[in-house]
Amino acid sequence: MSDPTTTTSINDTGGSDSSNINNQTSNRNMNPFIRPRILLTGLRRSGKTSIQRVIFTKMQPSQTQFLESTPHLTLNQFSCGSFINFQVQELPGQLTLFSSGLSGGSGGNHVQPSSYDDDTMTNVIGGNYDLERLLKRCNAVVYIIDAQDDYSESILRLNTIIQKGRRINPRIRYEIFIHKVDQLSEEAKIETQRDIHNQVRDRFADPIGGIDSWSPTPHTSNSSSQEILINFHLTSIFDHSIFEAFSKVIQKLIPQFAHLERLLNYLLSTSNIEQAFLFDVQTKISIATDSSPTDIQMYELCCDMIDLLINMSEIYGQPSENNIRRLSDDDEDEDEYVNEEDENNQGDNSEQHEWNLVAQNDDYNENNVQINGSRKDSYLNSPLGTPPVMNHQSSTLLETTNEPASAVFDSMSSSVIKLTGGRALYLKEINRHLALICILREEALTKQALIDYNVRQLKKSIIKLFRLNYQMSRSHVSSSTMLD
Ligand SMILES: Nc1nc2c(ncn2[C@@H]2O[C@H](COP(=O)(O)OP(=O)(O)OP(=O)(O)O)[C@@H](O)[C@H]2O)c(=O)[nH]1
Repeated sequence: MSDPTTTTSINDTGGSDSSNINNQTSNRNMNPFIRPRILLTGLRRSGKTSIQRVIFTKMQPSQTQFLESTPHLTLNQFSCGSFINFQVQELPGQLTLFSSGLSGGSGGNHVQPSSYDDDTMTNVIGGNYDLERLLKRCNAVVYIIDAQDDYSESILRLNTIIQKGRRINPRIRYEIFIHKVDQLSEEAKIETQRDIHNQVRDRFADPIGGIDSWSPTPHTSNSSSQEILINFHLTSIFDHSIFEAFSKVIQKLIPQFAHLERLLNYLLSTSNIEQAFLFDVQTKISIATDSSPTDIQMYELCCDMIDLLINMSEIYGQPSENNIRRLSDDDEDEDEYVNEEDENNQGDNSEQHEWNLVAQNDDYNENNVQINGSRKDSYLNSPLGTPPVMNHQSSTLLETTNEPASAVFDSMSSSVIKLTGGRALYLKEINRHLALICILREEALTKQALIDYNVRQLKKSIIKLFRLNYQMSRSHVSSSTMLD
């Protein structure tokens, strides 16, 4: 079990709705119906592909040593909890930053790499990918630094990206994963994090570089002193730290998060619960938590509980036919919920079709990432609106996790585990992708009927929230189509 300090946020400047930014950027970032986009980058062999594989395709961490290097920009589309959609663009480390003037759009074959520090020289990346365009279109940059390697070059590259990004798209969040810390001692972890933090901060506090002051204070954005939203996380694929760090990244990007957090807070206050997580069962990404600080050890226990439930259900449970919910006949609340959910799931599928279509046109045209016609058709004809895995010959890997978590994860899925030390874990299915896990004192279970009732109400509210969001996104998409 990893130490609670493995994921640490430093200088989380916390969101700045008052940022003085141009309208185009503002609209892009404020629009809740655009699929959030993450640019995942870092030097070669830093662990970018491994992270995606471990989180989204359940690859065993030990298997990642056989992964081949990623030579091209790749685009991966993911869904968490079927409602939360986002894209990850992996920008390979070996794509050196080249001068846009020198490259002449020739793919960067006959040009010299520019200095990372020269801001005017870094628009085009070898392979013809436009860094400016990528930054303009993304909501967060996840930058992977290999903590076991000499990271000075990596920090130079990171600083270049931040420098570029702060001009082009000031609302980007930079999530720095200080990665592969599994081999480091606790002291080395802290020291490495401090060192990297200082090197990034020093770069942006340096007035000679012509950079605005680093602003460590939250909510102090203005046009002259612009804050940069940077978080640092200590991560490894060999423990839960990578899941927790990625959860934090996703939570900041999903528009429903604030509402979900409020709902969970309300559940806590009414049911004598200490902490609550909403997990995407398949990826073990926590898409929402209550507002109390996360206890990483409890987070890990919750992940283990999901695995245990799925494994046990697969051995002893009965797969539900076509994912149709089985209900207790005498539970009207449940019936009502299922009717709502069925409608909602239908809506969700069509949502997938529509949004993926929009995303495909958008990305493949603009970022040199292509997909051939027949694959595109089968993609759209897939019963879930998304394909399991696609490997495109030339440059694209397209994946999704919009499969049901498990054939045995259904409305009957629930579990209570009593821990040593007087605490207990309570799990309840919310929909075929999402599970609510609560941490509570064992005494609170004496009123389990009350908790069950409150959780059912929460479940309904979450379904309603997503349904509302879906309806609004549909009307938004159709009005945009009419405008086009
Ligand atoms: N010890 C340790 N090794 C890791 C971790 N994550 C990834 N690795 C290893 O790092 C190596 C490189 O991982 P990749 O995922 O291929 O790295 P990448 O950044 O995608 O590499 P490129 O595609 O070449 O840019 C592999 O051998 C992984 O097993 C980690 O958390 N800890």
